Amino acid sequence: MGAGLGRARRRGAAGRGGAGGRPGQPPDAADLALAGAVLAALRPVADRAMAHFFALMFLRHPELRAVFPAAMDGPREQLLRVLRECVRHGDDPAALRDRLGPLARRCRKYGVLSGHYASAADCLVEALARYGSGWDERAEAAWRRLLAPVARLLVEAAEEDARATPPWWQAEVVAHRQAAEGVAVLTLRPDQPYPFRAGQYAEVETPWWPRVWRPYSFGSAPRADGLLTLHVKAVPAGWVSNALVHRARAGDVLRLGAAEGGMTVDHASGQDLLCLGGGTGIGPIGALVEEVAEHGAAGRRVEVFYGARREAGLYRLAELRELAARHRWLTVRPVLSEQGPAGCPPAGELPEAVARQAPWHGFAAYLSGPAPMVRAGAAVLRRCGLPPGAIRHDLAEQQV
Ligand SMILES: NC(=O)C1=CN([C@@H]2O[C@H](COP(=O)(O)OP(=O)(O)OC[C@H]3O[C@@H](n4cnc5c(N)ncnc54)[C@H](O)[C@@H]3O)[C@@H](O)[C@H]2O)C=CC1
Repeated sequence: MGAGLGRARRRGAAGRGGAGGRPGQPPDAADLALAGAVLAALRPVADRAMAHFFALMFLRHPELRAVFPAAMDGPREQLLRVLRECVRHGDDPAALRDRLGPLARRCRKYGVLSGHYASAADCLVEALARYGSGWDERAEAAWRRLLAPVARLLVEAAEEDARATPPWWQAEVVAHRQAAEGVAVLTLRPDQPYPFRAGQYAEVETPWWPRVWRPYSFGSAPRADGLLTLHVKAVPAGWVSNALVHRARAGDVLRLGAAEGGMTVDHASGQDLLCLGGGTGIGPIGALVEEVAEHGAAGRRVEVFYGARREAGLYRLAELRELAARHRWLTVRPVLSEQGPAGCPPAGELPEAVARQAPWHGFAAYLSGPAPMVRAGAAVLRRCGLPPGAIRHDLAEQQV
């Protein structure tokens, strides 16, 4: 038994007279400590435990196998992330609901029905029992108390979502442009009204990789003609991104999940905005700028730092400069990290360039781009004194 599991169990024993709470009770701090210790001890075999969970689910619900992708590494990683979130927020129903809503929405795309969630809780307990070291009835009781409200919240979120939106939209590619080396901008026409905000993203499925969904940010704000754009970089071993960049053509039909993410602008506040867009991460930043232009800047300043390795990578610079020429509230600063303009040295990584222009007090920051850039950028801005609530990006908490 791991030391953490032992400590957590002693805390559970002290808190509950050694008996643990009754089934049906919400999880308490001792349950969450014990559940967290089980997950921590599971780390070396976590992937096998998640694979065992899906094997049990597919055995009991064979209809689900056909709707999940052939390669299950993505769903296994997602499930583990969700379990960590459930442990972290298990005693806060509102926080849990916020985190489980998007999961319920994603599961609808896979054809998961309300009845599957209770069964999933049983399969998870069985998978944890098989792979969790030092698993005993107290650990099982803690996990069951944690999973019961989780399953209930997932059912509620899925049913609420089903009343409001379809599980996915069909979207026709109406234009496909190679914007830079390995980067394409796709313009899509959804088959029915598609609600979203600038700064959000959606999962996308291509006809070439059925049931493999990958998230992409919108590269444009909502438009009157209903069209939207995606900026996609073909990444090594990225099945979906390579298909979207090198294979997709006008006339192809993709599937779009519902819009997700909270990297949106509060147009009522008028707070100044500091935006960092690295590579294709300029997609949602450009969308935010478009949305501010549409709503009116309301006296705010918008400062955009646009980073790329070389000049050819700044494929959206001309468009952003054109907007800046029309709107005095907008400043756009290109930052090259490997090759400066003729005769100039490179300016360094994007976060360093932002730090050089500090102070940024009072700004709301939006970061989009490669994960190391987002992490480094968020750290720089915290050092510049921005409170965590003023720094927005899409990286999951545990990736920061
Ligand atoms: N919502 C989001 O956060 C979005 C993220 N992306 C992601 O953005 C990435 C774009 O990739 P590329 O175009 O190849 O970007 P890239 O590798 O060419 O880098 C772009 C910029 O990021 C900075 N950067 C890169 N690595 C850094 C590090 N370790 N520390 C500090 N700064 C760093 C560079 O200075 C450069 O200015 C993709 O991984 C894509 O998935 C794309 C769209 C939206």
